[in-house]
Amino acid sequence: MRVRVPATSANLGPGFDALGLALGRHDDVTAEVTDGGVRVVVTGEGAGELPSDDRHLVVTAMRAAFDLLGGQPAGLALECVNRIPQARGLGSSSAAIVAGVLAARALVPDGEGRMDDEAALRLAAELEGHPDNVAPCLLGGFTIAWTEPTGARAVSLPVAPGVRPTAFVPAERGLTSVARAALPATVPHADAASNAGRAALLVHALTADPGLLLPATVDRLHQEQRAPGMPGTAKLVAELREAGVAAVVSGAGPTVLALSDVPARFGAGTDWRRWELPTDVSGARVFRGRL
Ligand SMILES: Nc1ncnc2c1ncn2[C@@H]1O[C@H](COP(=O)(O)OP(=O)(O)OP(=O)(O)O)[C@@H](O)[C@H]1O
Ligand SMILES: N[C@@H](CCO)C(=O)O
Repeated sequence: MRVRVPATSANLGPGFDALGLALGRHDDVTAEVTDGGVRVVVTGEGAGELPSDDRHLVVTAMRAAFDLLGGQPAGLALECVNRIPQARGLGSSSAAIVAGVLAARALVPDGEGRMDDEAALRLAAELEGHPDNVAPCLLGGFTIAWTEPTGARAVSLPVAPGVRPTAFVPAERGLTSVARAALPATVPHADAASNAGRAALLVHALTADPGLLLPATVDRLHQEQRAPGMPGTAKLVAELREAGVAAVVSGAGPTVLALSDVPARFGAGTDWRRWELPTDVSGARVFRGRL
């Protein structure tokens, strides 16, 4: 069987740990149960760098799902075709986790009966530590995620036609764990209030009125606090916004995401990869067959 999972951009400015968008760039994972051992073949992004054994994140997620689904198989063989760059803020770890959870579920008899989509989201969010990438990865579209005592929940909303995501992906990496450690434990009330208003406005801008995207993407909770760790990202976000483009740090960075049209001069002559990416409306998909 094969799972296709989209890249995602979390936060979208003011929606820290809550809002996310699925993007039209995908990883493919083909998985089979074998008689023994674990074998992972990676091509594309991360080839030659990612582990090829039980330490591989897709395998870790599969193991966690198999535990909930009734037990571990004798062995596993995976082929990962990666197009989502890792540690850039495009949801690579969530894509790996969602692929693993859905692959395990598809390899078990009556997997969907034993783990419904809501349970898959709860498990994926628990493994990732926050729900704002796994939600759009699973559901597609623009998602609002939140966490209840029982675990993560999410809704997906359709994106208005005038929203045109462009990602600017730098060569250097940035780990989410490092970016999270840069945040203060508490925030001023005025900053929290500002983000609450902008996040609410962003739901309206993304689904109904993209003309409001620039004011709707103002953040005061994480982007400035993380800027010293990614100065090139902070500079590009500032320049794009100065030019009237609704630009934000994608996830924990260092990728920059623009949500409105970008003048051609941005990214030209630099080593940033500039990708115009449609919104992914389907979310993760499972195919009964190989690539
Ligand atoms: N496709 C993959 N296969 C195996 N491991 C992966 C894969 N993608 C990511 N990882 C693991 O996750 C790490 C990156 O996770 P991290 O959360 O820091 O970045 P990200 O998910 O790309 O960014 P963000 O969460 O900000 O969108 C990689 O260094 C690697 O260990
Ligand atoms: N909300 C998360 C997204 C990255 O995984 C963060 O900014 O830390």
